Amino acid sequence: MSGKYLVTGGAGYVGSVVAQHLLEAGHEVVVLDNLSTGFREGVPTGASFIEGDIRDAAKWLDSSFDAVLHFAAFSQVGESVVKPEKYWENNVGGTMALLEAMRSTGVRKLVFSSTAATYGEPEETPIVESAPTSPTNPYGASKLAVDHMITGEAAAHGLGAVSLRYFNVAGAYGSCGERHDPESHLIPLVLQVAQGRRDAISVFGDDYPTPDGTCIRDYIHVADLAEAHLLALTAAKPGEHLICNLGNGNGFSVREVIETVRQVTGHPIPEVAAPRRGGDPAVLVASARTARERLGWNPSRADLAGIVADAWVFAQNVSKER
Ligand SMILES: NC(=O)c1ccc[n+]([C@@H]2O[C@H](COP(=O)([O-])OP(=O)(O)OC[C@H]3O[C@@H](n4cnc5c(N)ncnc54)[C@H](O)[C@@H]3O)[C@@H](O)[C@H]2O)c1
Ligand SMILES: O=c1ccn([C@@H]2O[C@H](COP(=O)(O)OP(=O)(O)O[C@H]3O[C@H](CO)[C@H](O)[C@H](O)[C@H]3O)[C@@H](O)[C@H]2O)c(=O)[nH]1
Repeated sequence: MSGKYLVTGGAGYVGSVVAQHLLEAGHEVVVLDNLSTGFREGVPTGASFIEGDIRDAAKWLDSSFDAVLHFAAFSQVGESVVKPEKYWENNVGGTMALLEAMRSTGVRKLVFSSTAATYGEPEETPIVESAPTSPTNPYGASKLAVDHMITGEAAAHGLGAVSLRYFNVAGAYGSCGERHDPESHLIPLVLQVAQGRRDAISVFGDDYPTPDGTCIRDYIHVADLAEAHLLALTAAKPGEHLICNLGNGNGFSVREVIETVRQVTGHPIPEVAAPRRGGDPAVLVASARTARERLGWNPSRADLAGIVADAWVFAQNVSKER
C-alpha cells in the first residue's frame, strides 16, 4: 500500500537516497530541508520540496502523513567537538520541535537516523544495541539524547519509532550520492585525491591499538541502508521504540580503505600522517542481528571495492557537472 511520507533532510546524502527508494516503491514523498548542508538539486525528481527548518515542522505537517523519516541534523564529529552548542541546538532542539509537531497532528510513526557514535569507545566488538552508550563526542551525545527523547515519546504518547544506528555510510545510488561541502568523510576525500582535486589524504592517527595503527570502521552501502528504512516503516509498532544497528559486521582500517581506492580507481593516492582527530574511537564494527531479525534486513552490497566503485562513479559525474 502506498503512503505519504515527510523526509526531513531529504536534500542531503542519505535522505535523498531514501527518498528515491520511497518514490521507486510508489510512495508520495515531501522533503523538508533548510539546505544548510544539502543541495536543492539533490532532492529526487518526483518528490515535493519545502525549503524550511524542522523547528517549523508544525507549519507543514498534517494528519495526511503516514510517517516521518528524520535525517535532518548536523553530523560532523570533529566540528561537534569544537562547536557542541550547534549540535545540541539543531539535533536535539530541532527534533524536539519535530516530535511536538508530530504529536499535535497525530502523525504517529517515525524512523530516525541515529548513529554508531552513540556508543563511544566500545567495550566489545561487534557492537550490539544493548552495549553501553558513552559517546566520545557531542555529535554522538546529541543523537543519544534524541534516542532517549523518542523512547519517552513512544512510552508516553504511543509513537511507533525505529532508530537506525548507522555505522559508516558510503557509496552512491544513481544520481544520489555524498557531496558534503566541506567534505569530512574518508571515502569521498580519498576519491578527491584520485581525481587530482587534493594532493594527498591525511591519515588521522597511526598509533591506535589496531593491526596497522589506523582506525577501523564498518562501511555500509547507502542503498542497503535505504532498504532498511522502508522495512522499518513496516516494523514500527505503536508504543514501541526499536533500535537497530546497521552495518556489515566487517571492519576496514583507514589504510585498507585507501588501498581499496587505489585498486578501484587505478590512481596512486599519496598519504600523509596527521595527528588523531578528536573524538574518534579506534574500532567501530556493528552487529546488525537485530535489524536482520526484526526488520528482515538482508544487505547485499557488503564488498568494500563495490561500495568504493559506486562512490567513484558518482564523484566523477558530479565533477563533470561543476
Ligand atoms: N553519513 C553518515 O556516515 C552517517 C552516519 C551515521 C548517521 N548519520 C545521520 O544520517 C543523517 C543524514 O546524514 P547525511 O550524511 O545525509 O548528512 P547531510 O548533511 O548530507 O544531510 C543532512 C540534511 O539535513 C538538512 N538539515 C540540517 N539541519 C536541518 C534543519 N534544522 N531543518 C531542515 N533541514 C536540516 C541539511 O541541509 C542536509 O540536507 C544525519 O542525521 C546523520 O547524523 C549519517
Ligand atoms: O581525511 C580523513 C578523514 C577521515 N579519516 C579517518 O577515517 C575514519 C572514518 O572517518 P569519517 O569521517 O569518514 O567517518 P566517522 O567514522 O568519523 O563518522 C561516521 O560515523 C560516525 C559513527 O561513528 C557518525 O555516525 C558520523 O555521522 C559518520 O560520519 C576515521 O577514523 C577518521 O579519523 C582520516 O584518517 N582522514
